[in-house]
Amino acid sequence: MTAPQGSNLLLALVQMAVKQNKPANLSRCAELVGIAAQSGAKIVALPECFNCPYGTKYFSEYAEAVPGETTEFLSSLAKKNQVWLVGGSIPERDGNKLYNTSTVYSPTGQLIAKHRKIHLFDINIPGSISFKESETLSAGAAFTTFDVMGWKVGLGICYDIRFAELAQVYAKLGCNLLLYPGAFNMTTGPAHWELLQRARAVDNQVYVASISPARDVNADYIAYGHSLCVDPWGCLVAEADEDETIVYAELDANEVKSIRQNIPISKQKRPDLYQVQYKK
Ligand SMILES: O=C(O)CCC(=O)C(=O)O
Repeated sequence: MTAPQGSNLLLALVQMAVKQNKPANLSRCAELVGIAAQSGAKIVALPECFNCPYGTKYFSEYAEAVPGETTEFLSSLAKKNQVWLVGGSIPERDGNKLYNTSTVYSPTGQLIAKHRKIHLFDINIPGSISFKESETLSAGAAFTTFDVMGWKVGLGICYDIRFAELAQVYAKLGCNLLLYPGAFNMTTGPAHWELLQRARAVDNQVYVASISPARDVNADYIAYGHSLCVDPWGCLVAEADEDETIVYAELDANEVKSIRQNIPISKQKRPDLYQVQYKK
């Protein structure tokens, strides 16, 4: 897809096709990030598990330390292309624990944020899908925000989006953009993927974007695709279909400001009756 010009902040969502081959994933990633940067994107975001097929049986085999091979690769890719790079996620090994971890780089290649998925994806929908990340992964325990060209970004990974409180904490911390690398599936994707993003966007008056791998119908876990970006009014600004592609979203800081002014819900909350608290 061609990038729109004249953006306030141009965000690229790289919906790459992830294979069972780490070197091939890294080299495809380098090509796609190069295309996004050439198209004018200032911030480029990759999918959940971009170097590894999504599935508990793959996490240990593909896991790496941070810093490690993949994160060094991401750092040099950010620098080479002069972009802010949100490195989707990778399985991270730390001692005898594994995490689902996202790292973020500045255009100088500096690591500026690291998020370990806080809410592990353990679900069982009889006859449809059962998944238990906690069989192999441990949960993170920290919020993750970073600054990009006047924007404050809150980071979550996939299932993290189902927890309204996390987005509310990020809004309280001053975020105006939330990013969720994610890989919903063919059951929960059509039902909830867009709905959750629009809900988080309208409730918190922020931009929300999610980045999925492309759909591979032969994979053990079939990702829904449909990477998308929603504005604070709840409208779709960009949406991919299921194939490998890059979609672009122009983020307008004035849009956030005016919606917050026009419907000032953050000032109209009733802390005398309820409050979202964060503990760390
Ligand atoms: O919440 C969902 O339906 C999907 C979550 C997921 O796939 C994940 O957390 O990786």
